[in-house]
Amino acid sequence: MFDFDLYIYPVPRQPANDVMPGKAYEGEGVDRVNGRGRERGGGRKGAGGGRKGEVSSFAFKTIKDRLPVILSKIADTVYRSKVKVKEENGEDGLEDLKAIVGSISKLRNEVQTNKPVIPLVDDRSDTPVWNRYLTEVTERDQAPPKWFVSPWLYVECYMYRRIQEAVEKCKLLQKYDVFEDQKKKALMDSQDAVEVLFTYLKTIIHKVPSASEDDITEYVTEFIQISLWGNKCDLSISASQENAQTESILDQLHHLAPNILIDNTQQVLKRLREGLDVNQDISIVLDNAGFELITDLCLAELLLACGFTTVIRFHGKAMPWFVSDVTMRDFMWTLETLSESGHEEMKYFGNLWKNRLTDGSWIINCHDFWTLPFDYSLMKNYAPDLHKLLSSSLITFFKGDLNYRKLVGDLSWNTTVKFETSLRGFHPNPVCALRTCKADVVVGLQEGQADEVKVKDDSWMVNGNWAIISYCGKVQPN
Ligand SMILES: O=P(O)(O)OC[C@@]1(O)O[C@H](CO)[C@@H](O)[C@@H]1O
Ligand SMILES: [Mn+2]
Repeated sequence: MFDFDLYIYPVPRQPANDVMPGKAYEGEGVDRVNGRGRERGGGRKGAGGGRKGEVSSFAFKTIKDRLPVILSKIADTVYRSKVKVKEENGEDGLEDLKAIVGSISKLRNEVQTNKPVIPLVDDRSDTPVWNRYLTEVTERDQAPPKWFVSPWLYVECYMYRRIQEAVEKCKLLQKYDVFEDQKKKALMDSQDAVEVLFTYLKTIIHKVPSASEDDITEYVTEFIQISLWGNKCDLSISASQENAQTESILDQLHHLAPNILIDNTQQVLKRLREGLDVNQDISIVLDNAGFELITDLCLAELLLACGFTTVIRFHGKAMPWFVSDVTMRDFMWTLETLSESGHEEMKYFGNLWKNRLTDGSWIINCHDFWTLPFDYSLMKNYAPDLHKLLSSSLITFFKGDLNYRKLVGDLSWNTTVKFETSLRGFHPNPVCALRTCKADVVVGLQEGQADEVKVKDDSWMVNGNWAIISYCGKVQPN
């Protein structure tokens, strides 16, 4: 089966998504890129199976191009907020702001010159975990990790944690969210699409009590797809460029349907129907704020209306993460903004959902584990409490690309490996990944499917235009 000893560390010894050796980073030999050191679950073949150069070049591009752009944008945004910060926090606030800009510029330089990863120096409760891990890998590899030679998942997560470090070190601005304005704008720019969606949701919710089983299947299928495609709207893939939903998602569903490469909706529905006889919550591990969050809230509302559960447990991030990921503050701000809207349906759902938080039919948790660099096969070790929570959920939906990478360990799987295999023992209870493809790893495809889709769209693995609904019903005793 698997070499479990490879998973003592969150990243395998031979990194699966390694970026590239230092030499290639200098600009030479991109064809030497071969980060998929260890093939998992079969040989390398097929368009998606880790073709030389292709796989790592996306990681390489991310580190080389997207991350520095994201960092520059932060420095720019922070700098532009100086008047407001001075008004609200005086000279000390301004000093904090300057310190953040300085830290971000330093970090950008470290990334671009492939410097070693350094320990964190702030007082956040997760700092010892990050630093212990850094010590372990440094001892193991007899050298510290570096931006262009170490596993992509780790260094990318580390970058967001370093951004947080810059904020944590402030005297006054410790709650500052460098991505806040972008996230707020993403929702504001999607308002037309939100209004259309809410109007539709309200109609469906009214129909549910008298709906047949087939009708319910149709509604749930539709809202799963809405939540799925909501994942196209993230601000990290676009390197912080605006990426709002400006058209009605309902009009797009039909034409997007053929781009769902794996569709396990029937199995998901079967599991959801088991919820009619038991009383278990449903977990949704959120991804991005803005339009995607709206689609997730709509799915949650429908699941409640159908009676599959009486409690939806949302999981958000405990700090700003991958530009647009939902924090507690984003979640609350979204509900507040909806409830204050002049649009009837937005107001209606905003108020309804604020009440849901009060009456306990919605719960939001922001566990620190989600912002550690560890893949989910390690959840039981690093966050047994969270694992236990998911074990009590009827099903857990994992939204988005980063969650998917963490589910499958960001390893170099052959595209035809079973989803269950790629989870490597992570079976708190049934899980379902709703993900548009934005990184070069995918499992669960049919033989030859990757080649077929590559003919249609050369960048199918990373452009967010293709998607999967992958379910695993396996459960392991705690
Ligand atoms: O998790 P999300 O929001 O769907 O996507 C996050 C993302 O844009 O960030 C990573 C690269 O920076 C990619 O793996 C992925 O496309
Ligand atoms: Mn995200």
